[in-house]
Amino acid sequence: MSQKFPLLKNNLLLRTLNGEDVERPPCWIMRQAGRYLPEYHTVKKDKNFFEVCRDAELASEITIQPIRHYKNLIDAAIIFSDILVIPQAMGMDVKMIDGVGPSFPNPLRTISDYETVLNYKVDVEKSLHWAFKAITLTRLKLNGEVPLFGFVGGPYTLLTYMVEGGGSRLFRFIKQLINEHPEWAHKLLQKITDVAVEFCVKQVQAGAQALQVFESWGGELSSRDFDEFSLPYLIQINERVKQILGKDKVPMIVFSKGSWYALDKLCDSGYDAVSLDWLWNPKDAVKINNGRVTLQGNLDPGVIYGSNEVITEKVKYMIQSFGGGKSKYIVNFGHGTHPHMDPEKIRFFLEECHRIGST
Ligand SMILES: Cc1c2[nH]c(c1CCC(=O)O)Cc1[nH]c(c(CCC(=O)O)c1C)Cc1[nH]c(c(CCC(=O)O)c1C)Cc1[nH]c(c(C)c1CCC(=O)O)C2
Repeated sequence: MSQKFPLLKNNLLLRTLNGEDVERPPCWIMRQAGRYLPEYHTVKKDKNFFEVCRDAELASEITIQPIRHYKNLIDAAIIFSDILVIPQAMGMDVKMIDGVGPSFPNPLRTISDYETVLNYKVDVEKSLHWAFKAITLTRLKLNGEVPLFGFVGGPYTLLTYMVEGGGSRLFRFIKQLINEHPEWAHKLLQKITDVAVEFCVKQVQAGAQALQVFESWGGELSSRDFDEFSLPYLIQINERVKQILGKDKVPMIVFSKGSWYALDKLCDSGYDAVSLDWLWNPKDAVKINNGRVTLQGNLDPGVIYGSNEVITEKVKYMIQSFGGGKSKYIVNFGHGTHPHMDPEKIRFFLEECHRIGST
């Protein structure tokens, strides 16, 4: 699809991802659209979460809400959707239950379940057409204010949801799968990767200007199992998406939560940026990275519950420890916002990032 979009007025994020020196670090927040914003509830009302994602008008409105709410403080939008739309496109039923989270009525538990998914003929264009429509509409409505992120879940994280049937504490079923039937795990991970690659490419063709891959359960793997069941697929996504897009390729960020042991490898994985959770002291991450990629992160979102003085002190430490924020650094949280957060505290956090990051 070749579509003329409004000229991008704020390209701070893209310049930073390109490794250029900048005037201050770009700022955005994982889960910046959502339940902590009163206007989110006004739009969502009692509608089902996935119903909202599939409605391009509603999804674009919710995507733009934080950009409007924090005018000139946020440097990127991220399309309102979910990582679990890939399992849906692979023929699985996924429900979002209020107060509980995602739930799969029929998780993958037997060889016959694996075969069903592997034989399922995925039509990304058809099953996710609403996502492309929402991206195109959002890009138009953003009017070049800030760039728009598309995203996908990491294959290991998606497979975890598909076999566990929802969130988990013990990860019993995925651990059983990778240890008892590693060959089936690899076949499923490869199929998810193929769908993720196509979904990423089509998001960019629909208007996404950057991509983030969320490997939210990466830290549940041992270092050795991460190398076998997560990293190769993350690398494939980055390589194949860029290869297919050629000269139209966009920058890509990888976020593998909890995978501290993998930072060195992630810096060599071909991604333009690596997003860090709050377990990292930025100084150690900067040392390991040694200038290879742009780093993103990593404030503990819990800091938002602190006083303004505490927020200021921790923002200052973060930005200074990442090297001052004038190159190869993007401000973010170490994970998403919480529904209980005070939007005014988040405003204060963003203002402080601008102030401290500009000096
Ligand atoms: C693991 C994961 C999911 N979804 C996502 C991840 C990866 C990031 C992470 O590790 O958090 C990614 C995601 N989910 C959502 C976005 C939208 C864009 C944004 O960051 O603003 C993004 C990027 C919206 C959402 N996705 C979800 C909500 C809450 C829906 C609601 O009830 O209104 C939102 C705004 C639902 C969701 N979706 C998922 C869970 C576990 C939940 C329940 C969480 C909860 O109840 O707090 C799966």
